[in-house]
Amino acid sequence: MGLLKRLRKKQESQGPWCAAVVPAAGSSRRMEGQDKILLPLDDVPVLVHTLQALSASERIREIVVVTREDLIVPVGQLCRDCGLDKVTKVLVGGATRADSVLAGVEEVSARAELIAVHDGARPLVTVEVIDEAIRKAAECGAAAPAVPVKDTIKRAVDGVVVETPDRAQLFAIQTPQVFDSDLLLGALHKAVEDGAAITDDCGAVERIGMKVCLTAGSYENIKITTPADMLVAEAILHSRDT
Ligand SMILES: Nc1ccn([C@@H]2O[C@H](COP(=O)(O)OP(=O)(O)OP(=O)(O)O)[C@@H](O)[C@H]2O)c(=O)n1
Ligand SMILES: C[C@](O)(CO)[C@H](O)COP(=O)(O)O
Repeated sequence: MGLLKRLRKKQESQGPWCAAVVPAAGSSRRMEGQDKILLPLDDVPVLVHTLQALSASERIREIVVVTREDLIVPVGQLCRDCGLDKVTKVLVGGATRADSVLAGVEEVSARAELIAVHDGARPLVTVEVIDEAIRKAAECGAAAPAVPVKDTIKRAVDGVVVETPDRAQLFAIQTPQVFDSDLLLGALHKAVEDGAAITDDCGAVERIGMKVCLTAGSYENIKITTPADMLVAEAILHSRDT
């Protein structure tokens, strides 16, 4: 079999063309003055761990990073220095997470069948979690990893509990959140135009009536949000080394 045929067969075996969009343009307000995206985790910046994990998935053909204006140059240099060849663009983000994600989706939507949106602040995701979400999204159009919540969750108003939802029906949703490319582009445009207060990308497609399928997440796929998360992340990394 000729080289071209082998390459095409390999590409077909990897399934639909999936691009990753990595929102990394936040302000790290909950990090007590540290910028979490470039914080060293075992001497490697958080964002580099994230991009290495995404690059390890054969299903992800391309990665677009969306970051703050002041980080465009250093992030681009980091990608080159670390050999992150799947990163094709580093774009400027927006005021909200949805704005930032939309900037990345607009960049790749014309050439990607599926788009995996993964937080730059989730450096410990594994290829297994990534590939299962992509596989499921190829099947149902929208999928995201989740884990059952461990604590009992209360809904409260003005400091008074008003509801205790059934814990069996509660899941902490993670990323990568993976979608049909056209679906996500349209849903995000509408959410941003409507000024919808969505905190994840599933929220954008849910609000237009799309069902989102859950896949297996991992309690190790944490989001770096507060300083304590860095301690947990270091411990998880060291446990993997051993
Ligand atoms: N306008 C924004 C806000 C957030 N993000 C990204 O979305 C991911 C999840 O957001 P979060 O953890 O809330 O990051 P921050 O917004 O930086 O955190 P904080 O809310 O504490 O400021 C992060 O990788 C963050 O960089 C983004 O790209 N653009
Ligand atoms: C997308 C997300 O990671 C799913 O849990 C989460 O909603 C991001 O929230 P943030 O406030 O933007 O960190």
